[in-house]
Amino acid sequence: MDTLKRLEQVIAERRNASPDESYVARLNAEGIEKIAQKLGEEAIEAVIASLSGSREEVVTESADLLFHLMVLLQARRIKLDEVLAELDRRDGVSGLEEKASRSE
Ligand SMILES: N=c1c2ncn([C@@H]3O[C@H](COP(=O)(O)OP(=O)(O)OP(=O)(O)O)[C@@H](O)[C@H]3O)c2ncn1[C@@H]1O[C@H](COP(=O)(O)O)[C@@H](O)[C@H]1O
Repeated sequence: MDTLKRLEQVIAERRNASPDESYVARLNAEGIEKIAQKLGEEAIEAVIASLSGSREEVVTESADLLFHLMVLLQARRIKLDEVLAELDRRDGVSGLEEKASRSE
């Protein structure tokens, strides 16, 4: 988790850099629609890799996906801690039970 925390910090530092020098700054300059589009593309690439790619491809596409999710969260001013807290809140609640409670 230290890695994601470090990445959150780096993304925060880079978002106002020059778009000519920083991919994070370029994405932010292009706006939330572009960031969301990239996240969607990376998700599809991760899915394709999981179905037909090598183990290494699944790892690299997963890293791209996590990175772009972190850029999106930052653009929406959502802290990683907030997402982690939501996961912690779900700890011990079976996904199947939660789904069943929604359909009651
Ligand atoms: N972890 C990453 C990271 N992972 C992936 N990428 C970039 O994400 C992009 C992924 O785009 P694609 O694979 O779709 O390839 P593409 O064809 O270049 O993209 P498009 O032209 O279609 O937009 C590539 O340019 C990758 O280099 C990343 N860019 C930056 N980081 C981190 O962010 C930090 C700051 O980066 P800069 O803002 O560029 O300084 C870096 O030090 C890293 O720690």
